[in-house]
Amino acid sequence: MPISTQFNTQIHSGSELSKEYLDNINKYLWTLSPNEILTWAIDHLPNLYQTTAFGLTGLATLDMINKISIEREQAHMVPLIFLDTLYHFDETLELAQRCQDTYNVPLRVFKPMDASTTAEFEREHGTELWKVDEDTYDYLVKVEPARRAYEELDVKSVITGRRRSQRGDRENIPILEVDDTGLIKLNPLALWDFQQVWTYIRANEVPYNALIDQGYKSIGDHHSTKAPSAHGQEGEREGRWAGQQKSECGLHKDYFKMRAAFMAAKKKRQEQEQQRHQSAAAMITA
Ligand SMILES: Nc1ncnc2c1ncn2[C@@H]1O[C@H](COP(=O)(O)OS(=O)(=O)O)[C@@H](OP(=O)(O)O)[C@H]1O
Repeated sequence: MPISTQFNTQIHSGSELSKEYLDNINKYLWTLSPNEILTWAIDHLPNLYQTTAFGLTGLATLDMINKISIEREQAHMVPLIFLDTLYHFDETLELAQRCQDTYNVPLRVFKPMDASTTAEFEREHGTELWKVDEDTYDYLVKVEPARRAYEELDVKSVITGRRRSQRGDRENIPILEVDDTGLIKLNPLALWDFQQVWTYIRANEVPYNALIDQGYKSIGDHHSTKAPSAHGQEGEREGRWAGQQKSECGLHKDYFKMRAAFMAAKKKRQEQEQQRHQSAAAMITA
C-alpha cells in the first residue's frame, strides 16, 4: 500500500499530534480500507495494543491483524488487553481462550485492583454495586484496570472495537483520536455497520461468542446485558443497560473526570461512615 508521504513518519506519542494533524490524517484514513488502516497503524503507531471484550468488531479486527502478521511472516503483531470485570458470561471467557488458541496472540488480562474473584469483589463492595453506584462500579472494573494496564505495559496506542453505527456517544467517532491522558486510540472499523462486520466474521470463519447464535448482538457483563426477545435485538446495543439512560461503561469517557467522580464518591462514603460512627458513639455515651 503506498502511504501518502505526509503520513509516512513514525509517531512517538499522542501529545505530538495536533488537532490539525488529527483532522488531516482522519481525512486520509477515511479513504483506506480497515486492512490498510491497520497496516498503517502497525507501522506508525507507538506501543500498540488491541483492547477487546471479544465483541464482533474486535474479533474481525483480530483476524485482520492476524492476516497481516501471516503475510509478513511474523508472530501476531498486536497483543491483546482484556479487562476481566469478574461478571463476564462464561461464553465470553471461553471465547477469550479460543481466540488465544486460534491466533496464538499474547493476551494480558487485568482484573479489579482489590479482587481476583467475584466473591472477593462482593465481600469488599456488596453484591450489586452496579445498581447502588454505577460510576464507582465502572471505575473499579473497567476504568482503573485499563489505566493500570496502560501504565504497566507502557501502552501508547490502543485499537478499539467502537463503530459509528453503534450510535449513542459513538455516532461521530473519528478513526484516530487522542484521549485526555494522551493515549492514542484507533477505531479501524469506525465506518463499518453491523452487517459488514458479521459478513466478515462468517466469510473468514472467525471464532465468535456462542451467545450471538442466541440472538445477542452486543455482550458485556451478564447483569447488564439483556437476553434478546423472541424477535432478537433490533438495535445493535439495545440489550446493554436496557431501560437505562446509560450506554457506555466509562472506558471511553474522560479518564480524569471519571477518576475525580470516583474520588468524590469515595470521600462522601467515608464522611457518611464517620458520621454514623460518631452518632453511634454519642448514643452509647448518652
Ligand atoms: N472488558 C473489556 N476489555 C477490553 N476492552 C474492552 C472491554 N469492554 C469494552 N472494551 C473495548 O470497547 C469496545 C466497545 O465495547 P462495547 O461495545 O462492549 O461497549 S463498552 O465499552 O462495554 O461500553 C470493545 O470492542 P470489542 O473489541 O469489539 O469488544 C473494546 O475495544
